[in-house]
Amino acid sequence: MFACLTRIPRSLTLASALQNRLKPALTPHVHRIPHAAPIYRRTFATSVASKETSSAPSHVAVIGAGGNMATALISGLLAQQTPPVIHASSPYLHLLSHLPESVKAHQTTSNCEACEQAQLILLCVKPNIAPSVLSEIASVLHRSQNDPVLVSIVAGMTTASLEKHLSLPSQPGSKLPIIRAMPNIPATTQSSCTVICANKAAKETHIHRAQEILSAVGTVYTTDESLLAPATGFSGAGVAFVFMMAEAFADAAVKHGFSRAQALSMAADTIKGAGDMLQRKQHPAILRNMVESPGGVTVVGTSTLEEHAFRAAIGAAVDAAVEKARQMGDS
Ligand SMILES: O=C(O)[C@@H]1CCC=N1
Repeated sequence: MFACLTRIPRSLTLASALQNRLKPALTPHVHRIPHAAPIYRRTFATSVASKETSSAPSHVAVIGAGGNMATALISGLLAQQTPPVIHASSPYLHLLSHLPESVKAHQTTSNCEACEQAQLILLCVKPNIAPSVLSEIASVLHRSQNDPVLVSIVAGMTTASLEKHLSLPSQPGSKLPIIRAMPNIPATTQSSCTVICANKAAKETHIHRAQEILSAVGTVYTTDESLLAPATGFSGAGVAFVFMMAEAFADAAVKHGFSRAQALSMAADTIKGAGDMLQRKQHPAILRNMVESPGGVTVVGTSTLEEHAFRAAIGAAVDAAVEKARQMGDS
């Protein structure tokens, strides 16, 4: 019987039509960042700060443009109403072959050339090559007339380390504005949870510029640098823990007779549905209690998860990932 189950797109169901009609009434808070009217979650506290004036940079350099996260960021920027001019640099230009002509027109193998006109430089390279790239572009950024801000997504690299590699021996005290960011891979679908912090040289205008650019791929949280390693372990890496849960759901569904394709699709729908409800700021325990009928099915499952220390396992995984992120920052 399961073999004939097909996935009905949400848009075709009566329930979804009703749900969409009800949405405005059910969604008192803005959770997504509309591109036309940027609103950022500025801290981990309750505030949702709005930005008065647009500070979107018109020229953005993307260094290491061939990688997954850089590709996601470029796609998000291009999807904006008024995309910036993107100066994409990579030593391997064939990695940029999928990009639209508007980006290809400004692609380069020279990191310095990419930075020349940029008001914001997105550093999307691997940690092992970041020091040499930073030394390479330092003089261009120091002499730039565009008041550039560097936004680094290099995992584990602290603002102090970024400052050190960007410093010029001739101007030892001169510090450039730097934003350190930890996006996560749902940036690919413009639903990243991105956590950022700024160095002392970064002014509000630089922070706004970074928020503006990073909000193209999801929600941006601004915090202290002390929380960047936890963010790396929790949201940067944590999304992989959710993918692992999806695998486990799908394996279990296959065991009970679903095809692999159905099982994976249903796992994705289940996790997305849970995420959508959580986005309405309802507490997860309340949502769980809504599903747990007295003497019913769900409570047997959730109590089995407790017996298998599900929550402790998630906590331990996050702790281990945070510890590793801290070690990477120290190295
Ligand atoms: O696993 C890693 O090292 C990076 C950090 C966060 C996501 N990926």
